[in-house]
Amino acid sequence: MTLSKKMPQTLCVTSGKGGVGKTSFTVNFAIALTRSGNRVLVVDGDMGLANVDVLLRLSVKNNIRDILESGADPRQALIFARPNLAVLPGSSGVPEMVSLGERHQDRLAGFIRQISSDFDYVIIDTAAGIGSSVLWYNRFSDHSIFILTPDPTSMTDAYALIKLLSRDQGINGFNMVLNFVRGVREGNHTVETIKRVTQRFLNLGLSHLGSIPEDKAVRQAVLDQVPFIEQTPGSKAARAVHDLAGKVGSLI
Ligand SMILES: Nc1ncnc2c1ncn2[C@@H]1O[C@H](COP(=O)(O)OP(=O)(O)OP(=O)(O)O)[C@@H](O)[C@H]1O
Repeated sequence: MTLSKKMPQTLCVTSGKGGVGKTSFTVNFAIALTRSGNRVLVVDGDMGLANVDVLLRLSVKNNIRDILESGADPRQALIFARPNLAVLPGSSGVPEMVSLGERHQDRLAGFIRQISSDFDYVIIDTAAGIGSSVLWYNRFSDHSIFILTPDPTSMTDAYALIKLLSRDQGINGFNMVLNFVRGVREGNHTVETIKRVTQRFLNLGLSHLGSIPEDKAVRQAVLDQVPFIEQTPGSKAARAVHDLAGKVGSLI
């Protein structure tokens, strides 16, 4: 009897608007997934202004750009940051990496496939905006997770990206995580608003995976370069991220 190897699931964490908490979510969600025995690879897809290494206080020798340009084995760039957690670091201050050309897209797809077979989940933290690398990462992934906040500009930018992804990239399943929520009512109102608009104008149903409260433990953890799920495991934000990791099986 041959046991078939489980294929890794690729999750793309994205937003439209910047500064909404994508990187904080990605790093802490990844650690939460490792706690239930999963092997997780985080790809820092913000190739213009990478931050995953900063939040985990990693020292980077090779990044995505180096391996794309040299064609070296992508495993050379992996950093084993925690038990069962590897990071493929992004590049910083390289504007041309924000708009990946087709040649680089193909090569990157090959690299990620090559290394992802060692993992259960690959989580890609994208840049903000609607650059070609953001669109490509979403198309490449099995699931898109949108981080949004109750701020109307965050909803507008998320809507603009969802519209592009559904119209031009053929994606029609989107999972939402609300961040910086100050109360259940505020969270629900934001979710209902974006659900109503996407249903009406794009005929798309969105799934609300859950919400993360605004929590000063998150900001302090960033300052200390320690993930909040480790620094303050009992904080509201840490508990919310644990709950979200428990719902990974329900992503659309
Ligand atoms: N739930 C939260 N409560 C309080 N502060 C938060 C929360 N989530 C994120 N932050 C803070 O918001 C700031 C931006 O977070 P982060 O860098 O993760 O956002 P981002 O979406 O990845 O940004 P960019 O678009 O620049 O890549 C950080 O200082 C972080 O500490």
